[in-house]
Amino acid sequence: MHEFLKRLPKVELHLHIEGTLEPELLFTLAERNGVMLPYASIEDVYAAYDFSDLQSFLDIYYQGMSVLQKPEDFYALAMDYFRRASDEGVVHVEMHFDPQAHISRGVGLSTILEGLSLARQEAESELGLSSALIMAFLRDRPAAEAMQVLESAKPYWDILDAVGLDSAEKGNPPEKFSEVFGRAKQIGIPRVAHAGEEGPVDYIYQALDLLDVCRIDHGVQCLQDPALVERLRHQGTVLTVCPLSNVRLKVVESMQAHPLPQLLDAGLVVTINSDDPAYFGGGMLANFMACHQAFGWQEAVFCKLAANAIDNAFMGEVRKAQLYKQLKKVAGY
Ligand SMILES: Nc1ncnc2[nH]cnc12
Ligand SMILES: [Zn+2]
Repeated sequence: MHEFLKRLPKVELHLHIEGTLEPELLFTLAERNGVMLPYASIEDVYAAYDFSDLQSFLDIYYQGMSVLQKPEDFYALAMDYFRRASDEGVVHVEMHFDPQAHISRGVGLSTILEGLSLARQEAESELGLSSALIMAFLRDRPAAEAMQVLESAKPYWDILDAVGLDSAEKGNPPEKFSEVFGRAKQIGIPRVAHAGEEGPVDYIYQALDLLDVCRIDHGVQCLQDPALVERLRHQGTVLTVCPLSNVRLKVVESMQAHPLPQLLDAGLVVTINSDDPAYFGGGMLANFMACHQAFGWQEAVFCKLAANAIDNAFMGEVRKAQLYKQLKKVAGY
């Protein structure tokens, strides 16, 4: 199964590029930029990655970003990830980035996007890996700040495939960002949002009704509300589920206890994603393998999941057709 899952053309719809920062690169960039880290060794870093919930992860995740200062740092971050992803059969990546986490440290949008854009171009030409860009707003920061970031991103609006909403969910409902997402819609930028990761089902309703999102990131809590499940099924709203993330952040007790089989049985459009692979024990292949081991899923299920991701990607029709061709070859139909 490992061989098959590696060959399967995998499309990743839910990835935070800052969450791909592996400890080795963290140390390299810290030294290059003269940043003091609270870790003496790589073992120390992994020991710190013992999370009790989303917030305990976010504290460490934002601290790690302090080493990202110049365009070449963002380039190295993304290029390192694209190489690893390509090696495990990922063909397209839709990456969130968190501008506010950088702007607040004096690192501007132009610095971030110069590095990320160069890496995206190189990934396309050297690895045949396509990508999309999702500018995420930090929901635990004021909505006015998010609006400012959106307006200041005007020179880059045409390279943004979507805006997103992430960071600490509880106590930060989507409705707080109604105006910001309304403005994004007016500009013509598609919208996605994290909802129902740790937070209540009401946040999923709000993301749909008030933010008019086309995808729900995570959304695993929807099963608590049969009417919501029926709505998501009827609308065909995709959920970008991140199983290893959910285990590591204690959203679920174990892979065996993960509700993915119920989500599929309910007829929902599910995709498998890695969220923050450097922090949660692996990328797309590790997440797919963990599902095989926990649920006994066989090839046909994984082909369906891969197809769901292609169908719901911010990707042109020509690229979609290319990836479907690859998928059919691997699936043998
Ligand atoms: N799993 C997650 N949930 C919310 N915000 C995030 N930012 C990075 N990873 C996240
Ligand atoms: Zn996420």
